[in-house]
Amino acid sequence: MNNNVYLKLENVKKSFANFELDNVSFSLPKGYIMGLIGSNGAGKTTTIKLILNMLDIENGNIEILGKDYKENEKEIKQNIGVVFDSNFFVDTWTIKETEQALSVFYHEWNNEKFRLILKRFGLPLSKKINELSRGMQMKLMLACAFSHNAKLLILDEPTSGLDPATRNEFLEILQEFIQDGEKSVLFSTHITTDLERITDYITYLENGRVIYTGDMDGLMQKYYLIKGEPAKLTNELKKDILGIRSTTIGFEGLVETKLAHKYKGYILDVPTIDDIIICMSKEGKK
Ligand SMILES: Nc1ncnc2c1ncn2[C@@H]1O[C@H](COP(=O)(O)OP(=O)(O)OP(=O)(O)O)[C@@H](O)[C@H]1O
Repeated sequence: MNNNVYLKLENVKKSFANFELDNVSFSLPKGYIMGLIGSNGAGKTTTIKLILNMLDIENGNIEILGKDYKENEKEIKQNIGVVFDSNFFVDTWTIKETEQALSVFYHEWNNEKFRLILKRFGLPLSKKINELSRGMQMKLMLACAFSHNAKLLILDEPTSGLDPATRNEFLEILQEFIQDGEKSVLFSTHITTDLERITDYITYLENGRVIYTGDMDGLMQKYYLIKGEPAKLTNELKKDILGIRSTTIGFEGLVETKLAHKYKGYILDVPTIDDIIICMSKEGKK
């Protein structure tokens, strides 16, 4: 096993009636944060569910902390923290009761850390789960994920429902979490400013396929945003441009950086992540 890779997917495949996750491969090294991005329905949650063995994989391989999840489920569960966009606690329990149950389940549960994060997030121990707002439930799941000495966090849209101040706090805690170089985080998000702030790597899914996996800068350097007036949209550019948006005054879309030399007389800007997602999602729907 490679001790420096905490999560590895190789040619992972899963089909539903109207959707196919096809040959998804990426790996997340120890000590880094990876953002999993893509438009609605791109396959992010399906990928996370496959990683967590919540869905049966059809083809391919998944390794967590260098081991197969299915064969080492008990051990791996102790070492990963999971957050989903809906809570998985018993509704009628208080936070204190939830804490007691989790401290029994997790060998390395750290009560002190848990209480500290609760305080930071403003969560009272006496509140019942069903009395918490969606944002508070999210915070509670995060507090739990941070409190049992997990090596790998897998978070599905963890910042949805959090106000800007709490989101900021959460991003700071994530950065603290990986600071010792011994832990990693995979998190899916639609909030691209979160990615720009804290992620080292990105895996970008569109329509069940990996469009890009690698470091952040590599994604930004892969495309240019090309703009021009309608008359400049030549047949050659029509073939090269991705996710074109046309108006009466002009057009814009992406071209791969390797093709940019052909378009010297055009406006070529560095795209934002949002530009890339908007264009590639449009391209995927063609
Ligand atoms: N159990 C299922 N049965 C059939 N189709 C499913 C099932 N789960 C997911 N899908 C389909 O798989 C596709 C990918 O869904 P998924 O939830 O993975 O996307 P996503 O990228 O997480 O989207 P979002 O950003 O909206 O959360 C969708 O078309 C969805 O309808």
